[in-house]
Amino acid sequence: MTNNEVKTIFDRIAPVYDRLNDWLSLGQHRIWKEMTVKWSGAKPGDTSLDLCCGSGDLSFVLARRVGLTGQVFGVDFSPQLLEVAKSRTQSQYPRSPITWIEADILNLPFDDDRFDAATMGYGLRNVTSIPQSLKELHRVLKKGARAAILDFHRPSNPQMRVFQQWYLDNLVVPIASHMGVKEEYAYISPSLERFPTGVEQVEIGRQVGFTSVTHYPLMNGMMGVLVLTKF
Ligand SMILES: C/C(=C\Cc1cc(O)c2ccccc2c1O)CCC[C@H](C)CCC[C@H](C)CCCC(C)C
Ligand SMILES: C[S@@+](CC[C@H](N)C(=O)[O-])C[C@H]1O[C@@H](n2cnc3c(N)ncnc32)[C@H](O)[C@@H]1O
Repeated sequence: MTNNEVKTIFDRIAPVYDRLNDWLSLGQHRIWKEMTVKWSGAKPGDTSLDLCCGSGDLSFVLARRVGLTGQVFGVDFSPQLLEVAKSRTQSQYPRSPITWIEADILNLPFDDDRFDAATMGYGLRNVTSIPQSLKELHRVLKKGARAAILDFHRPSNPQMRVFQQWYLDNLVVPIASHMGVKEEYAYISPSLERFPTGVEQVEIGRQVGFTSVTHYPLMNGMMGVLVLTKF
């Protein structure tokens, strides 16, 4: 997949993205996102970063955490999903401290050592270079700062694996098909097949310079959060 093909997928699904995530995860993705922000260590007054922010779910949770004395930068390369995020900001009160930036996370438009905390939700599996995305993340974090990265994961338990594949093939793709975005949702399964396991993600994190790296399985290993600290 090229960057442009990935961007096209997310631009196309933008109008139905939030609704489908709520339906297909039975609302559970909101809990996984809350946990991710907690694990990022973001606190009041922090300058925080949400990579591959899409329609902004994690950015809004970060904004609540850092409060009005903090700042959130949501970065994504899909103009259509960023439009959804911006439209959601308008309904926030008090005003969210969020700046939306259209950019490629493989080449972040920020100086070194800028952020106190960072998140990424369902972005790592979609980037064209995982090492480059983590290198950029490492570069822009301050020393001592933490990042938490949420994504799908292939469970090691064979029964959970069969259940996950069944769920994707028999619920996710048919419901997405009903909404006119079958091909886009059919892409989740092969992208997950190629995605490094938690153990492999930890190794890549170490290779790019993070000293403390742990992968936490969620939902019996069907999802996972990679937590990385820069020292
Ligand atoms: C918020 C979620 C996924 C975001 C997401 C990520 C992608 O890479 C995509 C690629 C292409 C199209 C869409 C997406 C996309 O939406 C996670 C929740 C949504 C999932 C589709 C639900 C998957 C659920 C688990 C496999 C099983 C959970 C079972 C439980 C009983 C709820
Ligand atoms: C599945 S969505 C996740 C959106 C949001 N974080 C969430 O959890 O709902 C993946 C996002 O990654 C973005 N993305 C993928 N590769 C990117 C890149 N190289 N630079 C910026 N955004 C990218 C896509 O545009 C899309 O919005």
